[in-house]
Amino acid sequence: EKFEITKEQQDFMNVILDAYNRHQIPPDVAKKLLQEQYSAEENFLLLTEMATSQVQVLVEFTKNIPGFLSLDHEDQIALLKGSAVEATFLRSAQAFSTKMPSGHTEVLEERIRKSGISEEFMTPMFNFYKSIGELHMVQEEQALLTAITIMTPDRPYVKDQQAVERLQEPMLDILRKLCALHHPGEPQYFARLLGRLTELRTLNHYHAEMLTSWRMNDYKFTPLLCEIWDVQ
Ligand SMILES: CC(C)c1onc(-c2c(Cl)cccc2Cl)c1COc1ccc(-c2ccc3[nH]c(C(=O)O)cc3c2)cc1
Repeated sequence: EKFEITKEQQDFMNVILDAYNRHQIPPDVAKKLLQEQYSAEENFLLLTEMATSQVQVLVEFTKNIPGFLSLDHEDQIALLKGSAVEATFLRSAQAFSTKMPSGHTEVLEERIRKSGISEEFMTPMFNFYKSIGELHMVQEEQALLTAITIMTPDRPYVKDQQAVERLQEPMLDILRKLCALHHPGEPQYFARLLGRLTELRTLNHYHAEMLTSWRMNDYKFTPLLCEIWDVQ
């Protein structure tokens, strides 16, 4: 059956979902969003802490994607570096639209709007957050979409793209079936999800510009962010 999820696909899905739920930004870090001051510097520091924590979460989640640790080690790094910003947009978008206690959503938006990011990047960023929110993804879809984003074969410097394709394709097949299962009235839902992945790629470009403008204003990042984003 085209849409029936097999036993092994269900087992695979449980591994991804379990990893996704186990690796989250620690509540004490997320809680800081509510506590600290509101200056641009304080907001930037807080968001830097969130991004650093998010990258650590991303690395742990990625290590749990079946097959990832069997890839060439340099390709593992290339996939993490190539997907870090997109995976963080997805994760922070999902936090905006679903999980966060309502107070956090406004606070996170407020801090992002006042952290030295220029106006021109706000529109595409918050349009993306809105478009993810409107999809009302279930947890399995969120976890799988994040894993699919990480396992994108055509990232810069990936040597064995076929090996990555072989890991991404089965996840796309499960996602297609999940969309039919959870959104029966919307035959185009799977296509809409894939459209978000295309929108994510454009955000990489805006993010690179954001980094440049922060650096020009002498904002500092953590060593982990410098390494994964190739800055300084
Ligand atoms: C270095 C900092 C300033 C930075 O640079 N770019 C971005 C940046 C930006 Cl704004 C936008 C998108 C991507 C990046 Cl990568 C950021 C800030 O990045 C993050 C902002 C928020 C979150 C995040 C993720 C999950 C969450 N859950 C909860 C919760 O309360 O449950 C709060 C929360 C926050 C993670 C990274």
